[in-house]
Amino acid sequence: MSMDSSIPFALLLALLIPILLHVVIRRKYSSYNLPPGSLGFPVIGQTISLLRALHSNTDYQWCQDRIEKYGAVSKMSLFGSPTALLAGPAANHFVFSNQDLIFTETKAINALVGRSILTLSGEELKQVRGALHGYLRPEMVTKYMRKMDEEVRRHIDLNWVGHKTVTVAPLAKRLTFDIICSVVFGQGIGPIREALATDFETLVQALLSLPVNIPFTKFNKGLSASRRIRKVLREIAREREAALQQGHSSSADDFFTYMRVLRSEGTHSLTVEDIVDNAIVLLTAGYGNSAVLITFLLRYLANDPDILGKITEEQEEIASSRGPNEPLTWDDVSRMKYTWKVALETLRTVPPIFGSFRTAIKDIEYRGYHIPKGWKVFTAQSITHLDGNFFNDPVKFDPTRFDNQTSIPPYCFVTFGGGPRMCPGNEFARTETLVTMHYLVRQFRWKLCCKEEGYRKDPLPMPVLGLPIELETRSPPEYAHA
Ligand code: HEM
Repeated sequence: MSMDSSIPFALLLALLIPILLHVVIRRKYSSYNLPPGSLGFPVIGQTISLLRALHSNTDYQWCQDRIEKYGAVSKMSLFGSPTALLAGPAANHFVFSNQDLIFTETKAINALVGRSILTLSGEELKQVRGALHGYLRPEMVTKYMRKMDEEVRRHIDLNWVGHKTVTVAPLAKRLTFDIICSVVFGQGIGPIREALATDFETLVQALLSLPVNIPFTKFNKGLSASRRIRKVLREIAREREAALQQGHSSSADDFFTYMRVLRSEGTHSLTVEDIVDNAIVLLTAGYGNSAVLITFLLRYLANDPDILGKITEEQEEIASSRGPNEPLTWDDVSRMKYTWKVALETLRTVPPIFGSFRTAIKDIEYRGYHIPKGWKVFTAQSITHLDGNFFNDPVKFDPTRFDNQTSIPPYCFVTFGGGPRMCPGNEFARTETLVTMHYLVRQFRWKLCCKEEGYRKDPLPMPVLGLPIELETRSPPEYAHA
C-alpha cells in the first residue's frame, strides 16, 4: 500500500474502531444501564487527555468538564480499562467503603512491591493492615518523635544554614525520606541511605509506568531498583532477626523487629520476604506525600506574611516553654493547632494524591447505573475540596475553615482517603510536618525566586522548578551548636 492510500485507510480505521467498540460494549452489556459518556479510542481512551491535564495542572477542570457534560457518574476508559468517574461526597463514601471495590492492582505494582498491603487480599490483607496501622498509631509516633526532631535539625544544619538560596522540593523529599528510613530501619543504615534514596525514586517513577520490561524503560529501571532495595532490606531483616534471637534487640520500634515480634505472638503469618515487601510500601508511601505538603506550605507562606506571622507566634510560644536544646515533645506538637490548620488548608487546595482508583470484583450499582465486574472506579479529591457547596469561596486560602472541623460534611475533605483503606500514616505525616515547620519558621524568612512558578502533577504535585527560594536568617539556630 502506498503512503497516499494508507492515510485514508488509517482515518477510516480511526473512525470505525470506536464505533465497533461501542457496538461490542453495547452488546456485551445490553441488559446494563451503563453510566453516560464515551470509552474513547481502544486502550488509550481518555488516558492521554487525563495525563496531559495532570501535567498542566488542569485536572480539576478536566473532571468538572465531564461532570457538567455527563453528571456525577460517567464512564470513560483509563489505562486500558473501562472506568466510572464518580463525583461528590456520597461517591467518595461509596468508593472508600464498598467491599466489592478493591484497591486497583497493576502489573507494575505487583512486580515492584510484591506481596504487600497494596496487593494482598482476605485474611492476609487484614493481618498486614492491622500490623501497619499498629506501627503508625499515635502511641508509636510519639516514640518516633525523637528521631524526627534529630533528622530535621541535622537537615537544616546541613542544607539550609548558611545558604542564600535553596530549592525546597528535593530537600523536603530527602528530609522525609531520611525520617522514614531512620524510623523503619531503627539504626545503622547511614552510609547506604544515599543509594537507597536514588533507588526509591526510580521505583516510585516506575509504579505508574507501562510494564514494558525492555532495557532503559522506566519499568525496567524500576525492577532493577526494586531488586537492589530488596537485597538491602533482606540483609537488614536478617540482622534484626539475629539480634532478636541473641536477645540484643532492646526495642521493637524498627519495622523488622516489630513485625517479627508480632509474628511470634501469632498476630500475622508473613514471611521475611513479605515483611520486606511491606517495608518497601511503607518507605515509598512514607515520604513523597509529606514532602509535597512541606513544599506547598513553604510556597503559601512566602506569599502570606499574616499567616506566617501567626504560625511564628505559635511556634515561638512553644519554644519559650522549653530549653534551647530540648527536642520537641508530643505535647509541643499537640499545641501546634494553628500551624496544622494551615497545613490542612494546604492539603485541601493541593492534595498530594489527586484521586483514588478501585476495581469492581462483582457487578455493582451506583445511583441507578451499573458498573460491571472488572471495571475501575475513580474519584478525584479536588472535586469536593474545591466545591463551593462545602467550602465557602473554595479557591481562597483560608485556614480558619478548619477552626471547626466537624462543620465540614463527611467525605468532603478526603486528603487522607477514607473508610478502611484510609491513610494509616496521617499522624506520622502531621508530626513530621509540624516538627519541620517549627524549626524552619523560627530560623528563616524566605522569598520565592520565581513568583510565577507553576506546578504540575507527575502524578504528585510539584513546582516545575522545585521551588527555589531566597533565604534570610531570622534567628540563629540556638539549638544546633551548643
Ligand atoms: C501528607 C501526607 C500523606 C497523604 C496526603 C497521604 C494520603 C494517602 C491516601 C489518600 C491514601 C489512600 C489512597 C486510596 O484510598 O486510594 C493513603 C494510603 C496509604 N498511606 Fe498515606 N498519605 C500521607 C503520608 C503517609 C505516610 C507518612 C505514611 C507512612 C509513614 C503513609 C502510608 C500509607 C500507606 C501504607 C497507605 C496504604 C493503606 C492501605 O493500603 O490500606 N502515608 N495515603
